[in-house]
Amino acid sequence: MYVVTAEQMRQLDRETIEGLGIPAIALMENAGRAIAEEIIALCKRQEKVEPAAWNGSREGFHVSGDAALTLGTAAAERWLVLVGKGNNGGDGLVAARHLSEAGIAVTLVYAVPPESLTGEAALQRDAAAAMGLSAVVYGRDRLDIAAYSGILDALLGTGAAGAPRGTYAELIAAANSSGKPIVSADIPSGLDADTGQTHEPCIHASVTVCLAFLKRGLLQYPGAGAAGHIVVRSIGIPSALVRKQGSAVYWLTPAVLRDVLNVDTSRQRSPEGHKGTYGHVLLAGGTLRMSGAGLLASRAALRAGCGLVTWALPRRLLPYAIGSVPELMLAEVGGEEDGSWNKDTAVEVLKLSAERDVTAAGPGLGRFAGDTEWLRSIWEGTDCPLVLDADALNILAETDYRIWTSRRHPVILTPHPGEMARLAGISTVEVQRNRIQLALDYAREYSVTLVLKGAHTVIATPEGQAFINTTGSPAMGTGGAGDVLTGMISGLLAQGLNATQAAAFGVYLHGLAGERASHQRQDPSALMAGDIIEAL
Ligand SMILES: NC(=O)C1=CN([C@@H]2O[C@H](COP(=O)(O)OP(=O)(O)OC[C@H]3O[C@@H](n4cnc5c(N)ncnc54)[C@H](O)[C@@H]3O)[C@@H](O)[C@H]2O)[C@@H](O)CC1
Ligand SMILES: [K+]
Repeated sequence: MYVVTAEQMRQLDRETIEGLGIPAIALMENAGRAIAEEIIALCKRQEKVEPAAWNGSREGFHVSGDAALTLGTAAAERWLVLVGKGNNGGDGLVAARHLSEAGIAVTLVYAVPPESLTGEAALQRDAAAAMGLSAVVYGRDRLDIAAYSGILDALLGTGAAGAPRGTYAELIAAANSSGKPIVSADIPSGLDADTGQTHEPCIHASVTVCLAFLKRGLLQYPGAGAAGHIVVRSIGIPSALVRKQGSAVYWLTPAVLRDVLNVDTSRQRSPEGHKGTYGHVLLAGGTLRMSGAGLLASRAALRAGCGLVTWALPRRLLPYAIGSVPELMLAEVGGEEDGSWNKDTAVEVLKLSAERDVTAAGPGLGRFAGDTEWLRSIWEGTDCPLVLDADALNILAETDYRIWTSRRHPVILTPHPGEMARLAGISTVEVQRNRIQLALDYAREYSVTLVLKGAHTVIATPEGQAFINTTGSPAMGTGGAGDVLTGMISGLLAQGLNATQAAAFGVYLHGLAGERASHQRQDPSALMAGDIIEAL
């Protein structure tokens, strides 16, 4: 599913209206109807049981009505529709008409004097007035929010600029403190449609009826938390226009994995396959104190389905690792007496890598004298895809690796927000301010496939595509979960997936496994990274 910015949405509106000749009012009608249908669906869910409606059917003669716009218990519902000055308000006015038609008592609350509405919104204002819908102007007329059962927020949409001002801010605050269910038209008012930052105040919706295409701000926190349940409804803008626009940000779903990324999500294995068919991962990582990171990544690679995994580790570590995972192959690479790595080990890693399909480095690697040279040799000397995580990212952050010899095979970086901050030379708060754009910019500038971890991980490609993953659970914020992801992505690469496929599918499956493990544990706080591997 496509994810767009407010500016892209404006262009799409324009192309539909001017290019295809579909009148703006028709799009607004579709939008308002979709919103009304979702409000009625919400009322039905809250009622739980819908009394069987008499549908006028007799034997041999059937007539069915507009079920999505009818509500058996409409008389019990009273909805406030908060109307802003722009087209978002226009959408709300259309929805109000449909709700009223369904028998729901509706009151319009204009945030600004209704005379100030223009264009299609003004037409809708007049239609609502002609239908006799009751209306008040906020600040001028009396309003008792407590007397209503729900609120439609049609104050601000993609045309909003900055924090809600004046009566908009007052209405948002009043709606939030009312405790009533709020349905937002397109985006919660007060949300930045692109970055997902929430202004003060911002609507906290139960449901957001997003129009036409997902907006970036709805997938990025904290906006993703303010939107409630998101329903994307088509309003007649063809998706071919998005493709033509060259927009390439997707919400990562099984359909996107299959149809956009051509991933075989069934993961069928050939009846004739053997361990050699599924590739061989080399993992370089682990020190005496952080041996677990190497172990978790290696095990996860195996569980992701690759044929063989060799864990390259400092000699001092070897006796402790033997037997810990019998399925693993171990390769000692010298190193220091205290079990840490040193720069000479690069030669051995390169030698091992020549025989493997993928090299992953970083989990539990630690820092050591000459580590930049070490990583540069691996970057320039490995002739297979490279996955870099943890300390390998910290090494990269301290050097301009764009001057390193370019590689024939892709590099995947998997930073968490702190590592991303170091890579990009900004604060973690800045990283989280617009994760999608930052990931897109970084991946393009540094020619890497970037996996920016955290709630709703972003996968960005050097070609300018991005995929936003929403599988996963807060329980996954636990030590080692990142090492598991590194292993999974490496394991998928070894099986022949390309960098984008492996990163996207790896992140998606990692999240699913985390959800499953968290359910199995009952108490999500108890989740450990190893549980994610076992849930694969
Ligand atoms: N044909 C179209 O253009 C369509 C537009 N649609 C709807 O229209 C919305 C976008 O409409 P608009 O571009 O008119 O913009 P909005 O309706 O989002 O709001 C813009 C108006 O709000 C006021 N405003 C902006 N920022 C404010 C702030 N911080 N505090 C107080 N007031 C502020 C300004 O008066 C401005 O005119 C979408 O989100 C969607 O709901 C949909 O109906 C689809 C079709
Ligand atoms: K809104």
